[in-house]
Amino acid sequence: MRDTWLDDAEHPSPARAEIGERVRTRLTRNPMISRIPTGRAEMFLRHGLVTPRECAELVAKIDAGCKPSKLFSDIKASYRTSNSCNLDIYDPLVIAVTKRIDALVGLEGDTGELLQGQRYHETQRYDLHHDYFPYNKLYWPAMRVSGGQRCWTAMVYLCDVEEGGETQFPHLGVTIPPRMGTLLVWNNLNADGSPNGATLHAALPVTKGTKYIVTRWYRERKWEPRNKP
Ligand SMILES: O=C(O)CCC(=O)C(=O)O
Ligand SMILES: [Fe+2]
Repeated sequence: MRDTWLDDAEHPSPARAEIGERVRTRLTRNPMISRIPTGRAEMFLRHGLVTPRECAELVAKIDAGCKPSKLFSDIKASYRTSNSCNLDIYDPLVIAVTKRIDALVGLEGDTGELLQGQRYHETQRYDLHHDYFPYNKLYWPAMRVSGGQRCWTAMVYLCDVEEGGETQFPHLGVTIPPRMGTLLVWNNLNADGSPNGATLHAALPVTKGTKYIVTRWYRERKWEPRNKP
């Protein structure tokens, strides 16, 4: 038994494993939630988490506050072509939806990054990526002190999309079509807390219509974006 664990992004971690176990247990017990059968990752759906009226209001707030998405790594500008916006944290609807997601997954609110809005116009997409942080990236030391690894991702589709815009997990054989109000939640880590490479995913290009989502990424510890490495 090792008494010190490498606090890096890459290895098994009892703390991250415990978070996985806690959320998995909670989601599995919720009769409103269905598990997506994928052998290699934990993924769940909850329809109707956000009402159509709330979705429409969030869409309007995203339209009001959108700018081109920022990436942690700027490999190439075309990698993620959607528009991002940080929603107003004092907005009552944003607070209510954020708390609803927190209560559903059962994680402490202060471990969640700010709810982020995302808009994809026709042809816009987000190419294959992982939501967890790879240990060998230059930005990992900053992520480590700002809350550590990303464990769970919770994403709500705010509208149906006429064509395209599915979230695709090629290693899992899973493709999720956007449906208004549906929450998709998955564990980016394995049961032992190490990153699960099989969670690789992409937002396929929207070919007709516009796609809107909100996303909350949970860290293993309290999210403190102002901490400096
Ligand atoms: O838009 C989607 O379907 C996926 C978005 C995504 O993967 C992300 O924002 O990390
Ligand atoms: Fe993602």
